[in-house]
Amino acid sequence: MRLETVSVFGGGSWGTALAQAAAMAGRQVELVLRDPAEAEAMNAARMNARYLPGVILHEAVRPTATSQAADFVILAVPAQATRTLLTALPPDLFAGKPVVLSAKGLETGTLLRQSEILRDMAPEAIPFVLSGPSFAADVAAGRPTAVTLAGDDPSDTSDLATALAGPSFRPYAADDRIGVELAGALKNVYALACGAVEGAGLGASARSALIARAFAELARLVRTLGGSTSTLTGLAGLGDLTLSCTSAQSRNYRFGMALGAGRRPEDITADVGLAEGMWTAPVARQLARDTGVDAPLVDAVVQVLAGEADIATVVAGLMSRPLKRED
Ligand SMILES: NC(=O)C1=CN([C@@H]2O[C@H](COP(=O)(O)OP(=O)(O)OC[C@H]3O[C@@H](n4cnc5c(N)ncnc54)[C@H](O)[C@@H]3O)[C@@H](O)[C@H]2O)C=CC1
Ligand SMILES: O=C(CO)COP(=O)(O)O
Repeated sequence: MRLETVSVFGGGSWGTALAQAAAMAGRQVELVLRDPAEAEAMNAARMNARYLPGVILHEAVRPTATSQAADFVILAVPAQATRTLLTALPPDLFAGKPVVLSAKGLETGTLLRQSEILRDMAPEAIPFVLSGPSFAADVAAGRPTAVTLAGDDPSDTSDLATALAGPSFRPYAADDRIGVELAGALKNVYALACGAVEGAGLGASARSALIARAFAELARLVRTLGGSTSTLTGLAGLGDLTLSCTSAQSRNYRFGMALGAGRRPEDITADVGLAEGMWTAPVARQLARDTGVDAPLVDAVVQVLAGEADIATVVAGLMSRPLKRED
């Protein structure tokens, strides 16, 4: 498999960070933005001033609005925008090529994972999913980061991991695409919940209890929806759950903090930016209901986001559930 050149779609924080990582790994990178003026400005400034201020673009990163064919592709737009992006691109850009899906979210309406959207829109692409504890600012600044890269063919996945690995970016190859995608999407919902616990001043003990019960709920969902629970002890599971559920660097966590402090969701987005958990929570609730999985934490987040209950009410509800064995 030739893996010298890569097109990264999405000129936000994660697309830019992954473009930097690929360049540091020795790849020639085009960073594809939808707006030609923004691509030109980024090229001139050699910086993504809006999403990653202060990070000088690597010389191997070329911002552009017109994509050339590359050896492989990385998609890094928000989860709800992946289908729109793929609709606008010619399918031959992807045919027979590795496509790395890096958004962490489930699609509203269809309930689909990112690689299922790709299968719908570009069935001849070869899907890989990348997830794990990795803030864009850390990756772009070259701070040590490790992620999971899952694909169906072990040898191709190892080759792709090698093509993306640099001195500070370490992808571990894996094969459980379903588990990796679900863990990445759902941790955003649990990060909202943990942020809300902090915002409401409920204490560090409550937050740790929540992380542990979130992990158990995640395991039930992953097991039922076809993933492997062993994935959850890895970077995409435990790694990302603990990062996003404890750090105010996470937008989902910050969104939750504001919710916990009593602000309304519609007022928070302007300050925090993208919080994928907001979109994924209702999808996860539907998936849990459809498959008969008990998911009280996902339910609680949906209720708070929808304004159906305040934090105090959902916490009282969770605390008064019948006592049970811890499994
Ligand atoms: N920022 C981070 O630290 C990380 C983000 N991610 C994931 O990456 C995905 C993208 O997030 P960010 O880059 O952080 O968001 P962002 O808000 O920083 O940037 C989103 C970018 O997508 C572009 N975009 C939106 N709709 C588009 C469309 N239809 N066509 C082309 N471009 C479009 C926007 O113009 C913007 O440049 C999310 O699913 C997020 O969970 C994953 C790991 C780390
Ligand atoms: O996925 C991330 C870290 O692994 C980024 O988290 P946020 O989207 O909550 O900022």
